[in-house]
Amino acid sequence: MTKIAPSILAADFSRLQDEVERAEAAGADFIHVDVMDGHFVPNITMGPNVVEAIQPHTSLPLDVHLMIENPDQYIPAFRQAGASIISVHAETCPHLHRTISLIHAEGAKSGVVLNPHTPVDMIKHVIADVDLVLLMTVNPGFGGQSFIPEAVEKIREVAHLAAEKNPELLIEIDGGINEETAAACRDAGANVLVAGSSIYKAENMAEAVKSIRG
Ligand SMILES: O=C(CO)[C@H](O)[C@H](O)COP(=O)(O)O
Ligand SMILES: [Co+2]
Repeated sequence: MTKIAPSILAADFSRLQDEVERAEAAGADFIHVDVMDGHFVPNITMGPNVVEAIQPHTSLPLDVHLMIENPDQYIPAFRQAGASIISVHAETCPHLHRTISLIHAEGAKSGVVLNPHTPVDMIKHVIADVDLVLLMTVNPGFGGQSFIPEAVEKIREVAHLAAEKNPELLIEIDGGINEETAAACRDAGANVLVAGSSIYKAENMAEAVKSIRG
């Protein structure tokens, strides 16, 4: 069954405990945490202290999406704060295999993320070593953007590679996911869908989770 990862980027930051509890009660599988540094992406969001603050209020794995330069410097702090899955952008990691090894050495599951224009070839030689591949379907930096349909072809490419090299791979999609775009992603082989606006702004969160899951 497709897993759903609500992004707290779209939550009310003044009530994060409630917002995390609300997502869990609505049937979410992961809590997605968007970390932005104002360098790799043109926005600044949250650090390990926010992960530490929400962790006691949910039993769901915290799926931490690092949109930061030099992620190796911060991976131990995010793990100590309670991250279960730590994903890094391939575009920020000149020594990607070393960074993946560091995530595993810290005891977390590892993910590697690709921007919409970055070819799948870039991760061909690490796909067997990671737990998750995250494909961006918007340019990272902000919630509430429109889905880039060209990225769907990359989901098929990753699913094809995964069948050959890593059948347990989580294939996660992030950006502009709603009921319609979710269906195209699921059909192409995605098995984890991140959704911020369409879940946190929904009138009925449980219904939104259900319809995105399909
Ligand atoms: O990584 C992200 C942005 O860089 C967010 O996870 C993503 O944009 C989710 O928000 P929405 O569902 O509103 O597009
Ligand atoms: Co994200």
